[in-house]
Amino acid sequence: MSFDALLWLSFGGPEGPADVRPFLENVTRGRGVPPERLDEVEQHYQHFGGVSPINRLNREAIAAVEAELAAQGIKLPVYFGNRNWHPMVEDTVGKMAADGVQRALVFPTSAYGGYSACRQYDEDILRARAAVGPQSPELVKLRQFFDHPLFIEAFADATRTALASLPEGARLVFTAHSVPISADRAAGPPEEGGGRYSKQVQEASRLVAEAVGVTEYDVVWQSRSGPPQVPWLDPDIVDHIEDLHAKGLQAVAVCPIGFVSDHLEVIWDLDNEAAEKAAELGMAFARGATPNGDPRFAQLVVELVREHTEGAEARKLSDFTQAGCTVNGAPCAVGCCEPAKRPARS
Ligand SMILES: CC1=C(CCC(=O)O)c2cc3nc(cc4[nH]c(cc5[nH]c(cc1n2)c(C)c5CCC(=O)O)c(CCC(=O)O)c4C)C(CCC(=O)O)=C3C
Ligand SMILES: [Fe+2]
Repeated sequence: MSFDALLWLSFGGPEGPADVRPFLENVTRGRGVPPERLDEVEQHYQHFGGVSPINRLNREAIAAVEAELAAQGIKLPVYFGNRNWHPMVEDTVGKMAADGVQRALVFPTSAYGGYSACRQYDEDILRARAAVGPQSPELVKLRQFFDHPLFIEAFADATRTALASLPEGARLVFTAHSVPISADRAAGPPEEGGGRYSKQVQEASRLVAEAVGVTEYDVVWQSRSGPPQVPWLDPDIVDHIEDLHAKGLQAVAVCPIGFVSDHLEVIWDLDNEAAEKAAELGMAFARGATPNGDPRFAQLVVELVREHTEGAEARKLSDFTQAGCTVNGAPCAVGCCEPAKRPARS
């Protein structure tokens, strides 16, 4: 099939102190996140001058993908749009329509399934197309890539580097963004009792551990939000570091398997909070790099593109069914990556 553009679809982040609150309001509208949590997260952003690194990292990744496309002789202009901050995806899709784009591939900056990691990007596509109207290009979202060999190899190298910087006997700990347990359950597939997101995180972690030759490791969660009475995936990374210390471990290597770039949850929750906890306990700590800066990340994106433009083989290392690829924001399947049913709020 022929496509005339690639849309890079991401989360978005503030680019100055005055952006932080309106950005957070965009993220949490209608999601029942308590104001105390928002105040706390606002402080994390203000700690970095109100600037999230995410937009810069996305622009760098796009430049690398443009170079890789050119190197492989593929003519495909790349557009950039976000869910929660400028450039907003509605505006970007409007610009694509004005430029005459009729059919585009969409790369979402998340490797996993689940509501927050997959379906919400479909909702972004739906919203943007509705805002632009009949002139909107057809938008074909690329598949989930948590088990792609290039993704796994980039993390494996980063993990080797982190482990090599630590004394012998360091514990390897994988971490991903927590989600409500109800959301993970609703992530399908229904016939397998749900858990698509957490199972994929487990599988990607297993593949990376296998690649680096580590047999004992943990998979934990971070950055939980929402009201305290709602259960989220746990244990939390900071609590887990305390547990490891109590068990006598003296060093920890953290692989941020749930994230493609060093955005705020990585530089705050890991490089500040988790690292500080380890320091306080006298443990050595190293956080592995995310794939965004690795040349294999751009190669991965171009390979996913070629699956569509040339019918290239869809390389994957797990037995999980391939999912996430949909047209015009349609869900992958019934019962796939559904939002959790939210309890009525008072
Ligand atoms: C699974 C997942 C990913 C990974 C998949 C993917 O990458 O898409 C992810 C990524 C990200 N999350 C981000 C930021 C935020 N997430 C929040 C809140 C939430 N995240 C959730 C889940 C996820 N989030 C959930 C279930 C909530 C509760 C509210 C709700 O039900 O939706 C909040 C509100 C404040 C708070 O409570 O934390 C913020 C500010 C940023 C940008 C960081 C930057 O600026 O650099 C990125 C990349
Ligand atoms: Fe988030």
